[in-house]
Amino acid sequence: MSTEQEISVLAKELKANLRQFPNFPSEGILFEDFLPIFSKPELFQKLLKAFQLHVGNAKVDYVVGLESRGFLFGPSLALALNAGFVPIRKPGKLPGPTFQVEFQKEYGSDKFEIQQDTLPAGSKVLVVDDILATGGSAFAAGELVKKSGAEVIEYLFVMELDFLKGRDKLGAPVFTLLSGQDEKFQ
Ligand SMILES: O=P(O)(O)OC[C@H]1O[C@H](OP(=O)(O)OP(=O)(O)O)[C@H](O)[C@@H]1O
Ligand SMILES: Nc1ncnc2[nH]cnc12
Ligand SMILES: [Mg+2]
Repeated sequence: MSTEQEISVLAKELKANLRQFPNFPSEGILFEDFLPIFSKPELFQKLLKAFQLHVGNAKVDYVVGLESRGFLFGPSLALALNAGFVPIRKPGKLPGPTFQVEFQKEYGSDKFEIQQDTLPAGSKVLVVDDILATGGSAFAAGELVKKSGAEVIEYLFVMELDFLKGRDKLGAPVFTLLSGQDEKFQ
């Protein structure tokens, strides 16, 4: 079996364990709930395995995870890749000097922060999160990595809302493990 085939077998099983909630958290959103993956260790292992297979032998110094859902598997993936883990958090949560970026979400704006002394200049970073929607969060994360003097080598997501075209905002390759939503939920 090729690596791609192996990933696709794992992805199929993971996908079968997701749940969807129409009109959550607001009307017109089909919410993808990936929490069931973490309630079963064999599924969590498969999630990590699939990302590990995708990353292969690429040199990764740090996995950068986005609060909140990127924290659910970012540190485990970092450990599996023998890389460090660095969090990007919502504002006012991180002590010491931080870099901050404001970004647009589907409705309104938000801020993300990273501690200034955590990513060494020139280090190779994977940015990970559960869902790529508008791309606002991931774009902001990329800006924070750049401000740190490090480099995003790839963005990894469990799923993508394709119709929002978030990947077009991002300046590095984007990998999504599971097929997502092609069109807006009515
Ligand atoms: O591509 P975007 O339009 O930026 O949206 C994607 C982000 O939205 C959700 O996070 P959210 O901040 O809503 O909640 P969380 O704290 O549960 O992760 C999701 O987990 C992604 O991080
Ligand atoms: N449809 C969706 N499901 C889960 N998380 C999301 N974050 C943004 N859009 C989402
Ligand atoms: Mg999130």
